[in-house]
Amino acid sequence: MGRTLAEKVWDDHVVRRAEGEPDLLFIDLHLLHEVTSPQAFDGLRMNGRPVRRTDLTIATEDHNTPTLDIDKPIADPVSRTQLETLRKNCAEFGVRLHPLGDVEQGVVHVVGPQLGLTQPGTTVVCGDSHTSTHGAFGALAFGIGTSQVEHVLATQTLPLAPFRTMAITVDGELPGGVTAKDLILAVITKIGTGGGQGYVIEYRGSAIEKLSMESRMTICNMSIEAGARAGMIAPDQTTFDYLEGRPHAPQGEDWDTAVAYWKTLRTDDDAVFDHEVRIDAASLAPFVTWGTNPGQGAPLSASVPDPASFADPSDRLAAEKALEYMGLTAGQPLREVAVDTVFVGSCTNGRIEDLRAAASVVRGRQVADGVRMLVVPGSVRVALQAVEEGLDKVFTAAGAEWRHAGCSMCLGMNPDQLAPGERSASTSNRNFEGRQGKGGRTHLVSPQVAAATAVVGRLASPADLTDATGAATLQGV
Ligand SMILES: CC(C)[C@H](C(=O)O)[C@@H](O)C(=O)O
Ligand code: SF4
Repeated sequence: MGRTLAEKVWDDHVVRRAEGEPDLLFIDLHLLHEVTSPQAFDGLRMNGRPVRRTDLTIATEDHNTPTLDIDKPIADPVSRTQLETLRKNCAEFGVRLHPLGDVEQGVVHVVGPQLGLTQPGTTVVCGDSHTSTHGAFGALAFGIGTSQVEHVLATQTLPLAPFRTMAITVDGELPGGVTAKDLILAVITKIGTGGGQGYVIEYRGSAIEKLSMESRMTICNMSIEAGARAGMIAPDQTTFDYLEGRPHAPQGEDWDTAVAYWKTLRTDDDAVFDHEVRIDAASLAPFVTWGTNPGQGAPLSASVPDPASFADPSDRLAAEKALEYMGLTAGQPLREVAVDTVFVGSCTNGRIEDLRAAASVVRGRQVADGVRMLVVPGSVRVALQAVEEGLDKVFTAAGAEWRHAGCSMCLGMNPDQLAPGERSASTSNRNFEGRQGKGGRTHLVSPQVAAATAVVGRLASPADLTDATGAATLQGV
């Protein structure tokens, strides 16, 4: 019987298989950041073990880093300790680190791909749930816990429980103004935050094939929000074009050999998935979340749902609680929800394509009075590219704040936070209670919707904006 893409990558990495035991897999790339690595290094130290493959291990600073005044000492003692600990550990164990201030610094899931470290057919792990991002290249990429981080540091292998396979096939054309973020939010609303549990999801179909690498990363990034172990997209010419010439991509003859192998990384025609979901791209629209998990979403044109409309009692209860926390009432049109803050950034939507999209919406316009808009590139390289294109100027001219790269307001581990009761439209991936600061209320949106929301002051899409003549713009629905 044929094999799926995920099964092929898995099989190519098994270093030990024994009856009744999980397979032991070789890990090609281990990414580290300051939050989940300290105890793992402590474990190595206690056992007198080195890092087995420093050449396959790389660290960056992202979660605790400030996005302003990065040349000043870090004020928050917890963040300072986290960063100092990572620096000390990397120096002691010989691990390559891109610290704050380095040109390769940034959110770990932005840095790996842009360096060409993330490649098709590889196994990638990181002590971070959004490692699923790297699956966009046809890599099998998992988030792991700190004890597993220690295991990989020590052995470059990992015992892994078997997974089930799911295909999410998206065919057809995405309507104008509908992005990868809208697509994945719609998928999660459809299958639920537990819908992917135990599965490696492969996204396929004509609508997926047309997406850029940045958009594919947005989709795979949020697989974890559907509970999946990983998300993958088969590598194709778009993937190869993105990778060619990047610092760690194979070169010369090695490139040709690699591409020949990568081309075999497609699910066989006769392979069978354990579960299949089909979506018509043409049926999708700009999507926003109204609740406190990424599965509580709806089209922007809809209203806040009535909890009584949920058939499942636990969904009903979750909706009731979410509306209370979010300060929303059933039946309220989503377009009438006013925000205080707009955040464009994160490993979901902090790449150059995302910044271009947001800039194209705010160009020549002004952020609404009383709204704060933060634009935070996912990495220093993204920032440099954006500056080269003049995007930073577009944002600042519109009244937005242009910040230094990092996780920033994606989560409250650094100074960029919402105040209690404040509401944001955010291009990040989690809208959990307190995620962006204690009492903060988060609506997950695409970069285009974020930018239009900043201009209008209420949840909006570019189509809600008018140009100087009062005509609706052509930027999409
Ligand atoms: C801090 C880290 C462990 C966490 C994760 O695993 O994803 C963070 O990146 C997040 O997005 O919530
Ligand atoms: S940007 Fe957000 S989701 Fe991504 S690694 Fe940082 S905190 Fe996690």
